[in-house]
Amino acid sequence: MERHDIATRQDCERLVERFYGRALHDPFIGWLFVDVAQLDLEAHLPQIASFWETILLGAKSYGGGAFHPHAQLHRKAELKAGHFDRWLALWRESVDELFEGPVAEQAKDHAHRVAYAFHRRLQGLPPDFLSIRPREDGALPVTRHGPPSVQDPPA
Ligand code: HEM
Repeated sequence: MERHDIATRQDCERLVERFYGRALHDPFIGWLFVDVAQLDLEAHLPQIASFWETILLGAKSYGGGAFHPHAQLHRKAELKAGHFDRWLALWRESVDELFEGPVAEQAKDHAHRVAYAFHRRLQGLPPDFLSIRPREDGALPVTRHGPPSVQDPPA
């Protein structure tokens, strides 16, 4: 079948479906979606399609905040560079299988930028991030920042 460029929301939906068709069964990252995140695909697909429709086609269907669920996931199972590499490989394959053109190229470039930014941001989280849990009384554990006060004993 001849490939055309990504031009409609339906194209974004097809792309995302194709990607998840690969990702969920992938031996390297499938478990992150299925076992760790226990992804509700029906709820998730329209969100992801909206993300791409907004990025690639200038729609305003996605409200933002894409990083947050990845930080949640990272808390349960560390997202490493290799996981992002694999994600990107599957994404590139899915794009190339279905589409061809400048917007398809943009879809691959943008995914690289986002993957890099997510990964860097996850690395930048405090080192004890993985072990932070809400306290039993519901309050979050806090760390004091800033210079020591005059009452502090010398370190
Ligand atoms: C190792 C790599 C990645 C894994 C394992 C992963 C997995 C996930 C999971 C489990 C969710 C949460 C679904 C939910 O709870 O509803 C999610 C959401 C999402 N992901 Fe990823 N992801 C990865 C990389 C990326 C990259 C590189 C992009 C963008 C290029 C991306 C875009 C999104 C978007 C837009 C959402 C929806 C956020 C929302 O609900 O508003 N992900 N991802």
